[in-house]
Amino acid sequence: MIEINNLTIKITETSILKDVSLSISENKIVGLIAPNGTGKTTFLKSIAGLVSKKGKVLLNSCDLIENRSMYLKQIFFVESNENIYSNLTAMDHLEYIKSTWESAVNITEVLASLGMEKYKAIPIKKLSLGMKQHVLIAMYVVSDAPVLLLDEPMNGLDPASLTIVNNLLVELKERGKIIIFSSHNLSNINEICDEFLFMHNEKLVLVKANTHNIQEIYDEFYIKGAQ
Ligand SMILES: Nc1ncnc2c1ncn2[C@@H]1O[C@H](COP(=O)(O)OP(=O)(O)OP(=O)(O)O)[C@@H](O)[C@H]1O
Repeated sequence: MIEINNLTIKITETSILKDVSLSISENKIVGLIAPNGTGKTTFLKSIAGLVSKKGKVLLNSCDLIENRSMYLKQIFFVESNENIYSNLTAMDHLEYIKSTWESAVNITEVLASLGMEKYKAIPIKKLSLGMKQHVLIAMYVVSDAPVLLLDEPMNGLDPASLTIVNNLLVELKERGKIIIFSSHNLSNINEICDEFLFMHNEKLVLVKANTHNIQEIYDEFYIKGAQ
C-alpha cells in the first residue's frame, strides 16, 4: 500500500502538488497523466525520496525518514535509460540489482521474455534507444520490488515490444505489485491500467478505469480547462 499524506512539492518557484492525500493498494497498474511540464517526473522522484517535499509517503507503513533502507528496498525507480551506466552491460546491471534488492527472479528468464539474449553482454553505450529501454524494463522486473515507478516506460518501443512490456506489467501486477507509470499514450494507459492518476491544479485525482472515459477527463482538465 502507498499512503500519501498531505504531500506538498515545490521546486524553486514552481508548485507541483499542494496538500495531496491518497492511497493506492496492491495489485494495481496506475497511469499517471498530465501535460508536459506538470510534474509527473517530479512526483515519481518525490516518492523515491529524490526531491524534497512536505508531508509523508508511507510504503507498506514504512517511512523514508524513520527507516530509509527498508523504504528504498520496497521501491524501484530509475528516471530514464540515460541514468544507466554506459560502460556496463545489461547483465552487469541485472546482476547488481538482483543482489542489491535480494531478488529471487531468474535473470535468464527475464532476458528471454524481453528478447535480450543477443545483447546482454554488450556495453549500454552501443545499444539503440529501444534496446536501452528493454534493459531498463528488465531492471524493474529483476528488482522484484513491491512498488515500481516508471517514467514513460514505453518510449522508443516498437509495437511488438509494447505488447511484450504491457503483458509483463500485467504479470507483475498479478504478482501483487503496485505499478505507477507516466505516459502520454492515453490508449495504452486505457488498455492496461486499473486506475488513472491525473495531475491537475496541484492535486492528484485518482479515477478508476472502466468507470470514466479517459479522453473525456483529459479534455475536461487540460483542453477545456486551459481555454
Ligand atoms: N531540477 C529542476 N530545477 C528546476 N525546475 C525543475 C527541475 N526539474 C523540474 N523542474 C520544473 O518542474 C516542473 C515539472 O517538471 P517535470 O519534469 O516533473 O514534468 P513532467 O510532467 O514529467 O513533464 P514531461 O511530460 O515533459 O516529461 C517543470 O516546470 C520543470 O521546469
